[in-house]
Amino acid sequence: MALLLKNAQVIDPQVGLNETADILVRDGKIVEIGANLTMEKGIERDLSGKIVVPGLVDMHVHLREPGYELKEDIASGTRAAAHGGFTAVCCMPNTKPVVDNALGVEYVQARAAAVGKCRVHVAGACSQGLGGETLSEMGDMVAHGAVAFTDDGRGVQGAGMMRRVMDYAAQFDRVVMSHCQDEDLVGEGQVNEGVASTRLGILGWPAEGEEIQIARDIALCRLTGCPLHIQHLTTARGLELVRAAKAEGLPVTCEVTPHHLFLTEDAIGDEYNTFLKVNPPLRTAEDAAALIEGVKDGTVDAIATDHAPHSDFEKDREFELAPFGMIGLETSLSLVITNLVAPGIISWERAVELMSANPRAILRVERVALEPGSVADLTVIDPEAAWTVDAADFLSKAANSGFIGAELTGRATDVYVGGYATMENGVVVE
Ligand SMILES: NC(=O)N[C@@H](CC(=O)O)C(=O)O
Ligand SMILES: [Zn+2]
Ligand SMILES: [Zn+2]
Repeated sequence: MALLLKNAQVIDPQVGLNETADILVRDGKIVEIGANLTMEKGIERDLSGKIVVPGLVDMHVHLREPGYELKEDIASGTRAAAHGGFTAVCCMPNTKPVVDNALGVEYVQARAAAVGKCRVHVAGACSQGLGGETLSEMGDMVAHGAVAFTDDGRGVQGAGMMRRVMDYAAQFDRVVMSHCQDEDLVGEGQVNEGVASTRLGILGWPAEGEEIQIARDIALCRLTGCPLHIQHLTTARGLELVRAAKAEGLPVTCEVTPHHLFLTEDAIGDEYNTFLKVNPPLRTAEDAAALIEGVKDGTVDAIATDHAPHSDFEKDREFELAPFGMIGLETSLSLVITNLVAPGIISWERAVELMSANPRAILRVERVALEPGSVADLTVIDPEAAWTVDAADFLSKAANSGFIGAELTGRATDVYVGGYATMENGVVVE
């Protein structure tokens, strides 16, 4: 099958491309990019006014299947991903049961192949049951396709345990992705310790509870040589630690979420909106400003959503009792365009690095670029589309977004995975 995408602005910093051109796709691969391309027969689309980039990847997503299908499942979560412009996600192992062996990896892959609307890369747990005590079956999971390891939802508490995890993962050239949280220090903390915890009268979750593990894991990266990726980094000092590690030449990368970039602890007004209860918590305006600097200067490698769906009845309770987490797949790209690209804080090229090229490199999955021979995973963006975030439009089963009512500009309109449309004109293809 042939597909000809005409007259789009094609942007890909991996190949130094930013121009108006046509893209010819055949049998799932890009065969040619250039001016005035033609084909004998196939599907032709005029994309004048649109931007085409290598398919977006969200490297931190909770699809909740198996076990928590009430919150989300692989069908609904990958539809939300396609709706948000993503061609691939990496899903976290904190399911029920935890994905800590080959069977779990195979299950998620099989469901994704059967009902998924995007590629699903599976992250396996570091420890059995996320217990932090016994190594998971990491080697077996690698043999069955796990791309990375994390105990996301919890920090690995013991430094010796984390060292063994990293020693082991290094043998397979897999990255260890770290949710940094010292449980003894953080305790029952609910919101950032400081103004928010004082004003709301809620237990604080101090920045140091995150920074201690960032510092520890960087030290263990130095010790083991294992690639380390800091998940959902939220503090200015944490970012400084990553900046220093990179300057030293250590294989350390990090991601930030749209909610930690564009919301602060002040957003939790007097309504105790539980949609804003996330782990790690929303931090200060100074932290958010530092993260944006990191996005600009390259210290931040990826923007990932930590899409963490929860049902309304779970979030509709006292702040202390509500679960941590916010969805993000369907607002991430638009938030980045509206808050970073449109005001000129970052270029489109930088956005492509953060949301497409770098996540693939960190996860060690096949490169996708706007060049002949590359698999045709493509995201088409209307940079002018204006819309208001409305929970009724979400394809996720959950509505726990901190951005409901936000007025955004720029949105994915079409998505192709291996040359096949998963979204066309804003509608996810069934
Ligand atoms: N981020 C969250 O607030 N929640 C995540 C767990 C996690 O990413 O640590 C979840 O699984 O709900
Ligand atoms: Zn986490
Ligand atoms: Zn997470």
